[in-house]
Parts: sequence; C-alpha cells; structure tokens
Amino acid sequence: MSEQIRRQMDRLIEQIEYHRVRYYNEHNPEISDAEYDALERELKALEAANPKLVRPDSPSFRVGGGVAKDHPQKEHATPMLSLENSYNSADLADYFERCVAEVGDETLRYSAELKIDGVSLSLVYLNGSLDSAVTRGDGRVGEEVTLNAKTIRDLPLRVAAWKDIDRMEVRGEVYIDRDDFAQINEKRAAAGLPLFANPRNSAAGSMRLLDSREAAARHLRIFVFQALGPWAQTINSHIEALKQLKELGFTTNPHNTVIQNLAELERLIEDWSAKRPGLAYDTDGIVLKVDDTSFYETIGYTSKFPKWATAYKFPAEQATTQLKEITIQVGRTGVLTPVANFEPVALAGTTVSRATLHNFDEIQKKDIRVGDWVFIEKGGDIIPKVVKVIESKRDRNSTAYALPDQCPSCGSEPQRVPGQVALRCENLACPAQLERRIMHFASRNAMDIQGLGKERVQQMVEQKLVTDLVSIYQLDEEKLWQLERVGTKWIKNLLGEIEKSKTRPFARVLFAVGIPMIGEKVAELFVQRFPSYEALLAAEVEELADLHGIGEKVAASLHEHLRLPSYQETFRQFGSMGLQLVAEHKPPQEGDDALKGKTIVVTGTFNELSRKEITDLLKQRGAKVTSSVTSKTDFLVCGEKPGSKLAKAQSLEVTVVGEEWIAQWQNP
Ligand SMILES: NC(=O)c1ccc[n+]([C@@H]2O[C@H](COP(=O)([O-])OP(=O)(O)OC[C@H]3O[C@@H](n4cnc5c(N)ncnc54)[C@H](O)[C@@H]3O)[C@@H](O)[C@H]2O)c1
Ligand SMILES: [Zn+2]
Repeated sequence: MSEQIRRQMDRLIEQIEYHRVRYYNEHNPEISDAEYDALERELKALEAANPKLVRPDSPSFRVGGGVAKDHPQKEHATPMLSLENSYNSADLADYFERCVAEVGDETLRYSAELKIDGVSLSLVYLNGSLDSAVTRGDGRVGEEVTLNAKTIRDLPLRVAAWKDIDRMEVRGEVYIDRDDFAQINEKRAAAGLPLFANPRNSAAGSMRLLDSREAAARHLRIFVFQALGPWAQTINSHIEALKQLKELGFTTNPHNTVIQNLAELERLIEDWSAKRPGLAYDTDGIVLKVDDTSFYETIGYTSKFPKWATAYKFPAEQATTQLKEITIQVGRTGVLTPVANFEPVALAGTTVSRATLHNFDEIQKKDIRVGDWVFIEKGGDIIPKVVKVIESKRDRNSTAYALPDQCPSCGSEPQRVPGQVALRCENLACPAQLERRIMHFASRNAMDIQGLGKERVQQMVEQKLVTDLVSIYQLDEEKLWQLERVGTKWIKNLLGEIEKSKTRPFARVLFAVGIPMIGEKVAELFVQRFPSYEALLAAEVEELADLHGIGEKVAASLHEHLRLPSYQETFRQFGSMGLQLVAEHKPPQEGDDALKGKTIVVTGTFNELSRKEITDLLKQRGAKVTSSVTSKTDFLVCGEKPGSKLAKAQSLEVTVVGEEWIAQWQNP
C-alpha cells in the first residue's frame, strides 16, 4: 500500500517538476495554472495523509523554479516567498482566525490589495539610486536583471526625496498591460514564434531577456507592494509604508483598501469580480496582509509563505483542452465565422466546449489545427477564446487548417472580402442570410414594401414562400394564405405594396440588393454617373473608383459583386419583372426640392462658381446648408484647399463630392 502511494507521489512530483520548468524557465506552460495547482494540491493532500513518505525535495516546500545561468546570481537579503492561496470562504475564515489567535486582538486591520498577475522583482536602492534588480528565483537566490529593470516605464531610477538611508529594498510586481501583451503576441505570431499564454508569462520571459533593448520593447510596468530595510522598519503600518513609497515616486496600485473581516472581504471580492475585466492589466486575486507589521514575526512564516498574508484567487480563467473540430457559422451578413469545438472543460465555474476563432486569419496566424491541444481563456467575455496552441503536444501528422470551400448553409463557394480578413457567402439565396436580406430589401429607404415586418419575413422564410429576393415578386394570394393569421385585406395590401415597389428608382434597387459597402448615398452617386444597370456593369473598376466620394474598396466591392452569378441572375430577373434598372433622368426644375432633407456643408474654393452661388443653388433645391461637419451631414461639397472639414468628413464617413457634382443641380 505505502509503496503504491510512494509511486503516486513520485509520479506527481515528476509531473510538477516538468511543468515548473516549462513555466518558470521557459515561460511556455503546457497546462493552465488551475491544472497545475490541482497537481500541487493532490501532492499536498497525499503528503498530509502520509507524513512519513514526504520527500525532502518535495516541491511543496519550494518557491519558484530555481535560477538559470544566464544572468549573475544574487542572494536576497530577505527571502522572497510566495503567498498561500485561498479559494473559498472557509480558507479565508481560517486565515482571519489564525491571525486573530496569534495576535490576540480582534480589531486587526488588513490591507486588501489586488493581486497583480505578473512576476515579483526585488529592487535595491543605494543612496537613493537603483543599484540592482533581482528576480525571485528560488526565493533565496535570484537572477540579477538590473538592465532589464531599467526599462520598466514607471520605476524611478533615482528616488528624489531621499531620507538619509543608504540602503533600501523595494519589492513589486512587474506586469504588462493587456493591450501591450496583445501586440507582443501579434508580433510573435507574425514572426512564427511561439505565443505567450498570458501577460504574466510574457512579463516573466521579458524580465529574463539577455538583451535589454528587447526588454524595452515589451513595455514593462511595475506596482510596488513592499519596502524592506532600516527605513521601512521605522514604519509599522503596511498601508502607511505604501503611502510613503508613493510619495517617494514609486507606483503603487491605486485600488488598495483596508478591511477588518470576512464580510468586508466578500463584498470586495464581489465588487472586483465584476470590475476587474475593465482594468488594463490582469489580476488573479486579492492579497490580504495584516496591516500592523510589528506582528509579522509573531504570526510567522512557513518555508514557502508568510502566515500573516494570504491570496484569495479568482476562479481560473484559463484551461487547456483538445480541439476536436472547427465548424463554421454563417452570420446574417454572410460572413463565415470559424468556431472551435473541443473536449468539454471546466472554466470559471462553467463547462465550455466551444470558442470563437474570430476569423480565418486568426487560425492561420496562430496555426490552429484540428487535434491540437490549446489554451482557452474566458476573461471578461462570455464566449471563450483560443489563446494559443501547445505546440509541444501537437500530433506529428497534423496538417494546417484549410479554408472552407463551401458555405455550410447553401454550399456555394465563399469569397474573400477585398481588403478584409473575412470570408463571405455571396449567394443572394443563402438560407442563413435570407431573412436579413429581405428585411433590408423591403426597408423604407430601399424598396419600401410595407407589411414585410420581421415576424412575417421569418414565417415566409420558414415556410419557403420566399427563397430569394426574386421570389418576393412571385408571391400571390394562394401562397400568402398559407401564413397564419392573415386576412384578405392584409394580403391585398401586401401584394399592392410589392407591385408599387417596382416603380422605385434604380438607385434604390441597387441599394436594396445589399452589396457590401454600397449604402444609400453611394448607390445614388454611382447611378448619377452610370444611370443604368448595363452602364454600371460595363464600367471598369477604375472608372467606378474615379467618382468623387467613392473609395477604392467600395468600387471594388461593387465591381466584383455585379459579376457574381447570383447577382447577375437576380438583376436579370428583376429586369424581366419590370423593376427599374435604368435611372429616369429628371433635369431639376426651378423650385423643386430634390435635396430636401439633406444636410450639406460647403468648403474650399471652386473654379466655376463661388461658394455663395453653390450654397444658394443647394438651398433652392431644398438642402439645409450648415457650416460644420457632423455625423448628420449628408454631403461635404469640397473644393480646393479644403482644410480640416475634409478630414472630419472622412473620419465620420460623410460622402465627399466635388464641384462637378453641383452641375446636376443647376438649371439647364
Ligand atoms: N501552468 C503551469 O504549468 C505552472 C507551473 C508552475 C507554477 N504555476 C503557477 O504559478 C503560481 C505560483 O507562483 P507564485 O509562487 O508566484 O505564487 P502566486 O503568483 O500565486 O503568488 C505569489 C506572488 O504574488 C505576487 N503578487 C501580486 N500582487 C501582490 C501584492 N499586492 N502583494 C504581494 N504579492 C503580490 C508576488 O509576486 C508574489 O510572489 C501559481 O498560480 C501556479 O499555478 C503554473
Ligand atoms: Zn451560403
């Protein structure tokens, strides 16, 4: 029996040692922290039940992962310990009881601090100047990384208001902001380097880089959380020490508070559980420390952590699991989104089995393959995401992911959206998109078919009364009677509306078919220059892009879509059903109000007309001419030397037109 337990302990220790090297030395873990902690807990439980079998070299007594030879080694004046972990109220209640019992005072105050998810660093200042920075290492001896520490953005290299102390040690947590971390991983993905699982691993790796210029590019930051040495010994409140550190120019975390009991802590935990996704940096818990430092020796230490402190750990947000399949969802706009389906795994209190992969570029960048073991993460989002692949666990025969060649809803070949990372199904009859397409087609500014509300459209699509845009014009009384709760009057009205929609001008038809990036105003601009479907189809992409107010991507989108079979077929059928595919050219009449409801800004200098003449002309046509560009502006008429209004209009995506656009509003 005991032989079996011994073997079990050996096996656990071997696993733990293996993962410590991956984590502490290589900064490239193969399992999540929660999974690692479970191994440690299992070992500790076995050790507690079998004290005779405990190995003297057990990781249960050790801090960190030892020291590598890359940097000079340096012994800590005071050991750098870890923190005891608490996962629930019972653990925390134990902590409060223990402190009160040791001190014999119920009114103890505790400093409650966010546990910053980074790596600890010891900084020694001699006569006010930073002398050395040392990592925790194995707690006793660490690695000297002073040059790297000097790249930490908010670390003072000299302490200004120095108070005659020749030696002072400050400890803190070095971390990387989430945004900076995302950029680091993006660069690594582009360079084909293994990704970091989280900001903490990348901070740890960065601190130990051999080239401090590279460390500087990692944008390291620090929150200091402790002072040691003669100066600190004169202050016997931890909170007060933090305050004075701040006055000396160190950055302390602004969210530290004082609490007195478990109830207050529980409120704090609840509060931060909600708020911490909004912080710029990762936190993994709340650290409690007895505020009165004169009790530290009384309460004492284990070989691994101080007993006057504990760390409540938030539920784990990362896990590792195996990717079984990549399925594809078709969004309402036709965009195909890959979804990771994996072995169900517990994560932050729920079981998850799916994660979004965002887009196909993401899969390629991270080289995610079916069968891979992956790190998944929940963070602040409801939907988990795949952080990275664990390459060391990849099957040798695995192959890179191939882009889908079929839309899962309709089977047609998806297209790459020009200039974007998305793949899109462009089939106008794709069932997954039909409802949205019809709603758009029938909307007020498009074909304006009243009576085609959301619910009705849903029913029609479900019952296959409409299967594409063309089939709207094939609806008849008999078909409509199949719907629930309809009457003669409603049917007659709807058919009337559909018939009436055939008279909508061509620009509206062009807008209504829902070509990506072709909005209402853009459709109008195109039709003014190319007044029929035939003319548009004959136009080269350069000619389309040549129009004032039209971007290259927009022109490319129109050009490409008009050539897709499903669009060509749709326009052909529209034509034979009597929809308007030719613009009726109405020269404007004196006093007509073609620009009614439009808000227009005029800027710059013009060749043919003065600014005043242009303004008057637009007003005659019913436009409201205003002086500043806002999101409500419909057009910016832009001459030469336009100034800041042009940039403003571009940033708000207001349509910009030139002097030639004015010509159409002049009387013949
Ligand atoms: N995934 C793996 O394979 C693997 C392997 C080994 C270790 N680990 C993980 O490493 C962790 C253990 O590392 P650890 O010993 O650094 O413990 P820890 O990170 O859980 O806690 C101790 C550390 O918290 C930091 N800290 C942050 N804010 C603080 C504050 N306000 N006051 C004081 N300290 C603060 C300090 O650096 C301190 O050293 C565990 O989470 C474990 O899961 C993971
Ligand atoms: Zn499709």
